[in-house]
Amino acid sequence: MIVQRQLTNGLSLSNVLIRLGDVSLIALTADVPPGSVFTVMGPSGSGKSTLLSFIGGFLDPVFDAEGAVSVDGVDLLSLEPQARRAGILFQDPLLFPHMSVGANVSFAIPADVRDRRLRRQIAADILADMNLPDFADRDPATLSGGQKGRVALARVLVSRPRLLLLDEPFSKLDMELRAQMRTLVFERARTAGLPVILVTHDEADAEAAGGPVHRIGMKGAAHD
Ligand SMILES: Nc1ncnc2c1ncn2[C@@H]1O[C@H](COP(=O)(O)OP(=O)(O)OP(=O)(O)O)[C@@H](O)[C@H]1O
Repeated sequence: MIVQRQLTNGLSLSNVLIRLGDVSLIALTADVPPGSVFTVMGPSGSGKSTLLSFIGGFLDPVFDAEGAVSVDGVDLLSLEPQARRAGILFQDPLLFPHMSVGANVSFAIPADVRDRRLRRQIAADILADMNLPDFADRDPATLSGGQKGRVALARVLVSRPRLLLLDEPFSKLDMELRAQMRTLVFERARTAGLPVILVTHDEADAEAAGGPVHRIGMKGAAHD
């Protein structure tokens, strides 16, 4: 088994309020069951990435934030960012340029998997699952945009995340690749039982996600 199914009750966001000065950017209560996608839509600057930073544990102190965030009863906000185990995909795949594709993936495998051969095997298996067999020794710079995106997904999946946070990871891909990548990400999240928060300004992303959509406005007036 490449990626262990996570036994969670999903993600719970309770009375999350994020403000920047007098402006309320996010006001949100939501339950995201395992394997399902909760989409947050809004224009540029409306606070989408800020919400993900808050959940992931790297919110800039310029923001005021309150509320509760838990996965399977674990209070994420009380944990250090690393311990929250939020798998994040950004617009840019952010692969380490000085490492091979295989090393980029195996780097993310938790340290309790000590056997080096097993680590290499896990990386090779997930790359094959991403339709990138025999890519382990490649230099990331030689990959196409879609291939880099799949390496980034492989890296997130082997890290044993509790949840996935997607910050417009499809937006740089052309339409066909975009649809393929969306399907792949949502399908793997479902298989692994991971709750997903997707932020986007693209209606097609929200439609493909299939779950509830929370819309936030330009002026920061959050509403359902
Ligand atoms: N460190 C910061 N200091 C001050 N303001 C900030 C800081 N980071 C973000 N902001 C502001 O907070 C608001 C929300 O930013 P955020 O990046 O969450 O928007 P977004 O909806 O993700 O936008 P985009 O779609 O362009 O990525 C914006 O008005 C932005 O200018």
